[in-house]
Amino acid sequence: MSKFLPEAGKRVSGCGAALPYDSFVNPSSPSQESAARAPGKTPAGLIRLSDLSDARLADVLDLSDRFKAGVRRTELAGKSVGFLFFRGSLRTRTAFEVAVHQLGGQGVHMSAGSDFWEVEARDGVVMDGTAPEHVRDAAAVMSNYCDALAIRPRPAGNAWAVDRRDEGIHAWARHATVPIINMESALSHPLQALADLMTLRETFGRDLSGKRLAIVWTPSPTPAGPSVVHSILLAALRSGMQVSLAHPRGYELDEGVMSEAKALGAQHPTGGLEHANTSRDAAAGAHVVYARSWMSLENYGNKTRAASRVATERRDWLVDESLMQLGNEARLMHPMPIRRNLEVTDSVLDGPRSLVYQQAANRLPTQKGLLSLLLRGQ
Ligand SMILES: CC(=O)N[C@@H](CCCN)C(=O)O
Ligand SMILES: NC(=O)OP(=O)(O)O
Repeated sequence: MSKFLPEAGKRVSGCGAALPYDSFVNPSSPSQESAARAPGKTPAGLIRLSDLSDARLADVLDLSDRFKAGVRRTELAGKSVGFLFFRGSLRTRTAFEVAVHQLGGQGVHMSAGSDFWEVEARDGVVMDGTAPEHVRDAAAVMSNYCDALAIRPRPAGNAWAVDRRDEGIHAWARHATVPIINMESALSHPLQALADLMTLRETFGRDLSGKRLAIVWTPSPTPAGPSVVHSILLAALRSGMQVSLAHPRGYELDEGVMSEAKALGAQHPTGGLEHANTSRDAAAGAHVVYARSWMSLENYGNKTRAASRVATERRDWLVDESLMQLGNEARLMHPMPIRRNLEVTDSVLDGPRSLVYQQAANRLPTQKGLLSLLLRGQ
């Protein structure tokens, strides 16, 4: 049952039930008008992992396990999911496309630049810039075609203080009347965290408390944003893991995320967060080494300075066999894409302790699990 048009029955939709006759003859009936525009009415989507309660998170992961074990469901039959990519993707996009197909639904994939108009996200501005369409209008229109919208925004890349607010995706969530799924914003990558949690549970069992996770910075001339690291950090601490974080000076994570991390660490007697000066210190005794490049938020928006720093720091931060041996039969995780022999050596990446392909594979069942849960019964 739609949560948006309680009286009118269903949204106008290319893929939902027919609109009742009364609404058809009187399209501006108050219930429909307010339902289409009312702020705060957007049904639960996923912008950050913390949008899922512990119970719902466990439901998604349990459902994901069942999908991976071969359970077939067609909960998306007759439903469509819109995917809006403002930047590229290999795993997220492919996993979602296959997920929707396997659930019996239709995915509509759109890439900014080639498939749709540039959108303005700021409210109340005179739209005399390059964007011919406002997110308010695009979201309203797309909500009438699709049962959920998944978005991968492109952070502007000028100032972290601005990009960290994730205004683009929040604007879509504000103006859409269907669930919004974050396919990686500046601040977080909840879909990656779901696959990472599934992988950790497969490796260590459902109870992750007390397991030691080392998150180690790795060099890259095209470093990623900190989204993945923020999400795995919070997800691991929420699961009661002991996290050790190592990065060069100047690569501190977002302050707001770090305060959340500290608070989560303090809540769990089995877990907590500590800082290490080197990846070797972090890896000592670790059950998992989670490697990831991320850009310096100090140098955010300054690519030249960022690149020259990486050149000086690369030798000390390569994940190799000798680092892995410091761990407790440590497994390797990395969200990919990964730069071989710059971030992690071939022998570690292709060795028996690497979980990276399993992580990537788990994007499919977890994204199926999430879609099923979000769209079930709507
Ligand atoms: C190095 C690289 O391609 N970084 C990507 C990673 C995206 C992963 N979802 C980026 O953040 O731009
Ligand atoms: N890890 C991840 O999100 O990969 P893509 O950027 O290829 O989707």
